[in-house]
Amino acid sequence: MRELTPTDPRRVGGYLLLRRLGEGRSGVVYLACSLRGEPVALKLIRPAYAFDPAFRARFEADVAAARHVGARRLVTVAAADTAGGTVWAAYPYVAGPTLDETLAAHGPLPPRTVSALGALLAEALTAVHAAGLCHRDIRPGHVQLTLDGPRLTGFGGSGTRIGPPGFLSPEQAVGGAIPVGPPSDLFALGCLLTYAATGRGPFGEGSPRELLRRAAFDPPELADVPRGLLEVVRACLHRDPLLRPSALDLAREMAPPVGAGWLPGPLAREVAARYAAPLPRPASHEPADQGLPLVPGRSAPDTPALTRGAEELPEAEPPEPGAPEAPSDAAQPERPRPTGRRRALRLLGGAGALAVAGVGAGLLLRTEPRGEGPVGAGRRAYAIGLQANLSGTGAAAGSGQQRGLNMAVDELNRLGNLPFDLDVRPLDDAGDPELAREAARALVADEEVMAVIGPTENAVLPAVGDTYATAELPLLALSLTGPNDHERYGSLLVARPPAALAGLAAGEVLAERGARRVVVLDDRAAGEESGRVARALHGSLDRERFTPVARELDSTEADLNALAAELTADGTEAVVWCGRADGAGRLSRALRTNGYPGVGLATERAIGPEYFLHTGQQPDDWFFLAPYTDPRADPRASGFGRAHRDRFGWDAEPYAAEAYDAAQLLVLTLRETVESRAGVTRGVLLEQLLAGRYRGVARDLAFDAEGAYAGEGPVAYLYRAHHGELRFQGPVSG
Ligand SMILES: Nc1ncnc2c1ncn2[C@@H]1O[C@H](COP(=O)(O)OP(=O)(O)OP(=O)(O)O)[C@@H](O)[C@H]1O
Repeated sequence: MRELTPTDPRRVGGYLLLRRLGEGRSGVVYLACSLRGEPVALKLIRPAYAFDPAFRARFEADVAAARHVGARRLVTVAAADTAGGTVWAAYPYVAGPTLDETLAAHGPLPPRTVSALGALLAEALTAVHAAGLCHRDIRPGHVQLTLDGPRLTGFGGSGTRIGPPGFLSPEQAVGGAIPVGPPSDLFALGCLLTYAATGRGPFGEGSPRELLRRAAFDPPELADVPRGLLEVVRACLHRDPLLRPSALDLAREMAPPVGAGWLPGPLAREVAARYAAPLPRPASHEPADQGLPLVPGRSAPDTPALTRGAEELPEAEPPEPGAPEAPSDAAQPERPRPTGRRRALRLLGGAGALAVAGVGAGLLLRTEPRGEGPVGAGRRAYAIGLQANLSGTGAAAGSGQQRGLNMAVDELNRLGNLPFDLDVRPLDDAGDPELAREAARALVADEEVMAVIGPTENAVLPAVGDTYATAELPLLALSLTGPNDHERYGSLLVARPPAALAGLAAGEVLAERGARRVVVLDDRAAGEESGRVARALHGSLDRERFTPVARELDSTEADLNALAAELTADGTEAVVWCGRADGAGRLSRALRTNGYPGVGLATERAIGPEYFLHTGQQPDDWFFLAPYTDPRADPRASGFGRAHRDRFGWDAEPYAAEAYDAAQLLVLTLRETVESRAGVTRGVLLEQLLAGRYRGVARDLAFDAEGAYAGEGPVAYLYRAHHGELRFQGPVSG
């Protein structure tokens, strides 16, 4: 395991990168930690491969196929992004050493260990072959040892899979008429068992060309293979693929699976020590560019990464005569609100509101397509844009929104009976105001785009809010936490309850746990937002039920241990943390060390892997309030959760269900508007959205005349950190 280099990204998707685990042909493998605290091995594909359409297609197909295979000792894809500007796949992290490392440190393994290795790897291969697939890259670097048996890695998300010379079957070595199938995996397994038992492969050492020649034409050298293994190894290495045993035969033939005692003593102790070690902390320094490098001049098919130069993006439309000029700088002072919304509202007059109720939830359950007319047969084309941070810090919110949007649009195209063709236009702004401005200009200039979901971060809103407002292009934001943004930007609709309501939710959570003496902590290290949230929370705690105290600190400088001791001594019953995840994790640990018996509560900004890295895997730890639900556990959203899992193979990320609802609202309102009016413009759609109401899979959506959230239902969702992961507790009504 090596430190990250200065040019390594610090985050990919929703994962925080911690260390380099190794490097393959097509990418670098990192140890990373998910938003919920789970460690993963994350393989980030090199740009040269990621932008090669043939590689990308193979990688995508490989990931998709692997999703359907599950076996106890097979490490397969846990999450991936094969469509975005960066291509990656994440796998459950296995802390044990590879077979390569093991032999280098301990020498060949005893026969009973090799026998168990063979049986258990054959068991994993049985599942792969039963799914009609082949591993194709069995080698010592793809086998890791744990106390309860080996784990086979290197499956799903390769794109270049072919084993190293010395582990290739004759049919792979020569290429040609004999198809490469499951028997090739058995041949490679025979080579691997020979290596594990003797320290050298059956074709010895030499140049790749020489090894390929020997595999193709020479008999294997098996003189050192222990007698008990010889027959099995010889059978696996048969020249004729048809005469090799199947994986199932081998699993039955070799030693039965073993428990804790399968590894020799010193090796077992080393493996145990690796598992006992805590995950490494993230490097304290951040690289100059927090996000992934955006590749100049190239963009992925689905999610173009914007380049800093505007030359590759369509020019923005010139403003209509008389319209306010588009902003030229993110840091502009507050502008008077464009008149678009007010005009739209006046125009609406008595036209009546559209009520698009319950359609999304119904669609998820329907299976029969009912779209009419062939796609593209002279129909109008519309698109929903997405402007999101998909590759910088905070990309988890973005990728969840992208997947939710894609699901809704695919489903509506199949089932929504749309009188138009529908597409998505995702743009990655990487959380960078300059790139965000380019994204907004591109989406505004694209005449097919009728509404945009995004942006995902407060920091970029000032750079884009007026651009969208001037174009009257509805901008539906799910994860912004800014104050009254909807009042500032004429086309912004905010689809989440305001922060002040989260204060009410905090009150409910604290009252239920009998806490009266509450300290609300504003962490200066988390910037102005912490102060804003702290003031809102402090102000909204009911004085009859609580005695709230507001305190400020800077978590990067303060002695959190001394603070924890003081809070424990003065009888504080609840701590409400308004800063980020690292400070929350450190304070939680300090409080625990001091024997603090009270409640810890934090906001969504403190949700992140850093929390778990600092506080460790504790039972029943802090509570967190977030604006998104967990479709794994929320009965209302569980249908969406299952559909997401079926489609992508893993659980929905934060904001996926909310983005699904937002897209349904946008498209169904567009459909109603198209069907009821001759000409549909963005401004007309905006007025209909303001007046509409939608019952979603996650929450109800409705807006007041200014675009603020006015839906009914939970004001937040409660989560609790428990043994290193975040567990959904339920909605909070406030
Ligand atoms: N799930 C995992 N848990 C822990 N470590 C892993 C995991 N997967 C891979 N690694 C580590 O990362 C290193 C590099 O991974 P890997 O060998 O799969 O890349 P590669 O197969 O060489 O890539 P490519 O297929 O592009 O050549 C491995 O040697 C192993 O130590």
